[in-house]
Amino acid sequence: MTTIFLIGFMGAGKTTVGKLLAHSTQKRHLDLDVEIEKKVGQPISQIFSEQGELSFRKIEHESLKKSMDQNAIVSTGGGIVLSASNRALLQEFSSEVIYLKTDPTVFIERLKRDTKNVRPLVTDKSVEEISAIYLPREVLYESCANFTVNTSLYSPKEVVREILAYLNKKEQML
Ligand SMILES: Nc1ncnc2c1ncn2[C@@H]1O[C@H](COP(=O)(O)OP(=O)(O)O)[C@@H](O)[C@H]1O
Ligand SMILES: O=C(O)C1=C[C@@H](OP(=O)(O)O)[C@@H](O)[C@H](O)C1
Ligand SMILES: [Mg+2]
Repeated sequence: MTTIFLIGFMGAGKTTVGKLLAHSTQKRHLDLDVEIEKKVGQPISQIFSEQGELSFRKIEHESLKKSMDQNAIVSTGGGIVLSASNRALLQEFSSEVIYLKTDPTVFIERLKRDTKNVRPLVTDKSVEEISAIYLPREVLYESCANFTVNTSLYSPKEVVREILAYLNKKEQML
């Protein structure tokens, strides 16, 4: 039973790739943002504006804990690595942590176009401000990951293909 976690910055494609990967592996797909919205009964943007980021992070931590033993494909939110206890959960549990690495110019462009999903941390922010959120996170994504795919030049399907190749190779080595 392996739970596969997708980590990476906003716009890396964790939600999109998670759905496709779940389909290919016939595993259940869990998106922590969706789980949080269901639990609270409010969209992420409203949780941030009414309860604040700290409250969101606490619910996010509980949702991560709940997802650990689900044998699922888990799309995390980009801020999951900020908490040391979340990083410990990701690293200690026998799971795969896959980092969808994306160049800032690419995720900034994707975020600009993705008007359907309101991400409170990037709304109305300049390129410099978004980069300042990303930079300290980069090392945290890298420290948690078992495998990294640079998604900048790949379509979501190609990212899934890379992940499946990695998982198959690993299985053959066991
Ligand atoms: N590999 C990709 N190439 C081009 N666009 C992508 C890719 N992955 C995701 N996108 C697009 O970028 C936006 C953000 O994707 P999403 O899956 O929500 O990212 P995340 O969950 O990491 O924030 C969406 O509009 C999605 O269609
Ligand atoms: O990076 C972050 O701090 C966040 C990322 C979002 O998820 P995505 O990475 O799926 O956009 C969502 O959890 C929230 O807006 C905060
Ligand atoms: Mg997402």
